[in-house]
Amino acid sequence: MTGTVYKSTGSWYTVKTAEGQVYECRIKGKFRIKGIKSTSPVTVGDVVDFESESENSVGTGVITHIHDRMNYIVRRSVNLSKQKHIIAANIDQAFLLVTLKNPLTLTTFIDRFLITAEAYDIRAVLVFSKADQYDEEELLEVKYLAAMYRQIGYECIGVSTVTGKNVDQVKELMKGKVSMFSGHSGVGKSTLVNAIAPKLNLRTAKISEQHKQGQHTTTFAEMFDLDFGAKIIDTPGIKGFGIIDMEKEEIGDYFPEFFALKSECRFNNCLHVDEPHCAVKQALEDGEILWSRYKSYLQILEGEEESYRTDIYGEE
Ligand SMILES: Nc1nc2c(ncn2[C@@H]2O[C@H](COP(=O)(O)OP(=O)(O)OP(=O)(O)O)[C@@H](O)[C@H]2O)c(=O)[nH]1
Ligand SMILES: [Zn+2]
Repeated sequence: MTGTVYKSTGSWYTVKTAEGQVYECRIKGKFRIKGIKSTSPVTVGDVVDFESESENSVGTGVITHIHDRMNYIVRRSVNLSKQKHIIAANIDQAFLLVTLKNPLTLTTFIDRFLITAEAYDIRAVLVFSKADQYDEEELLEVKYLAAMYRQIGYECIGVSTVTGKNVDQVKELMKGKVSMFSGHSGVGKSTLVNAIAPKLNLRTAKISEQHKQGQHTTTFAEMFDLDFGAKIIDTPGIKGFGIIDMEKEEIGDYFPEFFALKSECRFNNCLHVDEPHCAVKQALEDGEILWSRYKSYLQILEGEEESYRTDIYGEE
């Protein structure tokens, strides 16, 4: 039988078949996933083959095979050892909620999120949240930012749960897909998800309270079916993606507007910093690449430990 993993406790996995039957499954034997040392080989979002063990009302089973993943996101284990924890797999898109006040989301945070999404191969959508809270001048700033990211190729939507603006558009984008929601604490993730799926009560907020009190418990992602044909992955305590290990040379490849120019740089391993005949720096001078993007790029290139840790745990 084949199904999708909706929930994991680390030893038991809730697997749902296409027909909607639910099985509690275990893993037998050893699974090895190429190139990753993980605390658990099976994760939420995985498509698995399993053998049913019982025919009673609560079906149990044994997972025998994990299908190839389209993508997956990881998090370093809490003790910062080399071991990684695969949080979720097969994610179609990630919505990043952004606000320019209450709280302020910096463009460097947006850019870090976007390059990680590129590296993970997950489509990112920018949601300019709380659109009702801005005065005219601030609104111009929001629109400028949206236009800038739209030009790079990212979908941008202005949303308000107070006026209801574009909530349906987010819903429309979610249909038939697996989505997750990220963003700083207080940007309105829970409120938006509640507006989209009132019956769902995500755990995000509760878990971050636990974090603050220092009672760190291992938390697992969970997938939910929404009644309009969408799936949502709840990743408690994770506000961003974290930064995955990248070689210096590949960081520029995850800035789509830099990548588009790369072949015009004299050196094919150009870091776009001090090299002569760099097409990216030329575009920057010509105003075709934005300084804020280039600044984010330099910061990531220099790999600041501080922001790196902030991203992993998502705490401000
Ligand atoms: N003006 C305005 N306020 C909003 C909107 N959406 C949410 N808020 C308010 O923003 C605050 C934070 O919203 P939450 O949904 O709890 O934010 P969150 O991103 O889930 O925060 P964490 O759970 O801490 O990660 C609440 O007081 C909401 O009422 C909106 O569209 N407009
Ligand atoms: Zn270059």
